[in-house]
Amino acid sequence: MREQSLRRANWYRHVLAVNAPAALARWLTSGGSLTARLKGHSDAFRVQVLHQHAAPCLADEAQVLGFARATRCWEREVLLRCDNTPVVFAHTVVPMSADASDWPLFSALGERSLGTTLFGDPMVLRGALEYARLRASHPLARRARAAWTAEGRAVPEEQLLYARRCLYRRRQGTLLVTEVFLPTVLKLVPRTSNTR
Ligand SMILES: C=C(O[C@@H]1C=C(C(=O)O)C=C[C@H]1O)C(=O)O
Repeated sequence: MREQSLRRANWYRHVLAVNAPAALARWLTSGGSLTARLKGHSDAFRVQVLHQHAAPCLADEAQVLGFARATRCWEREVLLRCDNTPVVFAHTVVPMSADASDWPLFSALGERSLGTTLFGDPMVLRGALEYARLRASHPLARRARAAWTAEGRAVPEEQLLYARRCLYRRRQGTLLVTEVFLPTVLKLVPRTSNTR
């Protein structure tokens, strides 16, 4: 039972529950598309696709997706980069039961941002944001660290990582996006020229 709990996070509807530093809480609670906000804080924004493949959803995603246990889904993981610095590790899962008409652009996204297909589509319903502080043992903390370390950046285990997640619906489909904010996001400065 203890092993299982180490792989889960406590997810809260109120950002105050995760006690994040104020500057990070502002990123966690930012409305609208994260892509658009990051573009407003960089001269060059990029979505680096780490992988997009079939994989079991995480233990603490199953219930949100309506499953009794971890179930195979389409999984997409990316690093969002501002001026080539990774600032967000994003993990998205879509149940295999979804058909192409639910998320018509998801499978062929490539390095286009998922956000550009979600925001602006009147058929997409966005759920409430939830927030968590991830233990080092949480699978998404491990993966975010691994992607970040691959950059040659040493990431101390005690570095707390904060995340948010949001459930999107379109037609009969659901899509769960989780964004893990790397500490580098705190170094971003708004660009007055291209702030959207
Ligand atoms: C949901 C958004 O899309 C972003 C882009 C993602 C991707 O391309 O996989 C995943 C999560 C988001 O950070 C957004 O921009 O708000």
